[in-house]
Amino acid sequence: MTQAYRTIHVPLDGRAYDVLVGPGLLARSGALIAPLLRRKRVAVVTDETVGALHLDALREGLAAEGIDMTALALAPGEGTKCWSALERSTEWLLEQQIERGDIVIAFGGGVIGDLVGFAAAILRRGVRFVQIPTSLLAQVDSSVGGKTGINSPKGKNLIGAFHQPSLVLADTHMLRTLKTRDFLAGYGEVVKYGLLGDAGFFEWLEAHAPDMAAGSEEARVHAVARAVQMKADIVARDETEQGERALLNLGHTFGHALEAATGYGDRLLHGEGVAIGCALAFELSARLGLCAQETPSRVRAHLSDMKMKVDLSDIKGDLPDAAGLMALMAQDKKVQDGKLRFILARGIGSAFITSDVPQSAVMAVLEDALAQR
Ligand SMILES: O=C(O)C(=O)C[C@@H](O)[C@H](O)[C@H](O)COP(=O)(O)O
Repeated sequence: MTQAYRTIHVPLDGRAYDVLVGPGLLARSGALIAPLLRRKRVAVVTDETVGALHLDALREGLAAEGIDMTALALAPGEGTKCWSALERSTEWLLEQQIERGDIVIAFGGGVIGDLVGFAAAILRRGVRFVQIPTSLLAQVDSSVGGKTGINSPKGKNLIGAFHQPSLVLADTHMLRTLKTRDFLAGYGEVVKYGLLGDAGFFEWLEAHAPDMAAGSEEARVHAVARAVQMKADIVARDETEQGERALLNLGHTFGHALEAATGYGDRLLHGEGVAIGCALAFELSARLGLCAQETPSRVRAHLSDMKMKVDLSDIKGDLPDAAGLMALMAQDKKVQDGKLRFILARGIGSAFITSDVPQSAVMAVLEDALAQR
């Protein structure tokens, strides 16, 4: 029988794992997870939206191999990446008597993956976990690479740990139930991969992303698998972001500041902040003479074609002024010796990391973007 899914291996010494990408993996979850189990019992943490839609299917998939499942459903949304949800999850896992040898399943989007991965990292000083990402953003990005954590009122993802999953099941059927806004927010992370390191992939997206949005399974599998392969390659070379991994942060320096400014809520989803942040990073690159003047327009044209948020004027409500946004950017984890490091680009597919960016140039980009609101 031909395999209906693609396998991408993340070759980390002692912590290697596979990411499976394709339709129908939830139904096979029992058979795929069983080899990892010491006893036929798992604890699942999900959110209420995903739980209502897909928890029964996961239970059935696990039951097919005689695996019992106990589940906790948390409130959906970025607000759940917080201390109180972390406390609730860890206390619940202890109540369920999850042992060091057991497996915890993070069943949801990026919020659940990051939160539950962090809970697994600190529970009994570390238990293994499986990511079953249900959003496009989580499938292409956050479920792979082991960055786990929660937000602080002082900034995004400021409390966390590197803790690699033991397996990732990216079932592309699950993307069918995503709301358009969530799908497009996830697409912000997909396009990031083309922009940072693969001009050919960006061109493919310009031609095929509308098919992805319209529901083409083939296009979705291709895009998720390509993004995951790029991430796996980078993570294998630089697991803990000592260098090259920071490329995956393209768009995030601006994006995280905008998320903090808008309160990590419905005003701006993470992937929307990343898309706007990518447009700003290319604008900054062009103004510094690093890439052709027309490149930012090409990036923005594609985002607009996809009906995504592109500009600061697409964010409703008040925003801080440029100095206020700069102050939020100062909490970025890429800050070194008090100096911000940026991911800029010499062209589409050619991103690089630099701390050689005059503050006045960043201020000017932000002031001009704010002036257009
Ligand atoms: O995996 C990475 O490395 C990334 O930077 C991927 C990002 O898209 C992701 O949002 C990540 O969680 C951000 O990391 P952070 O270190 O900037 O909080």
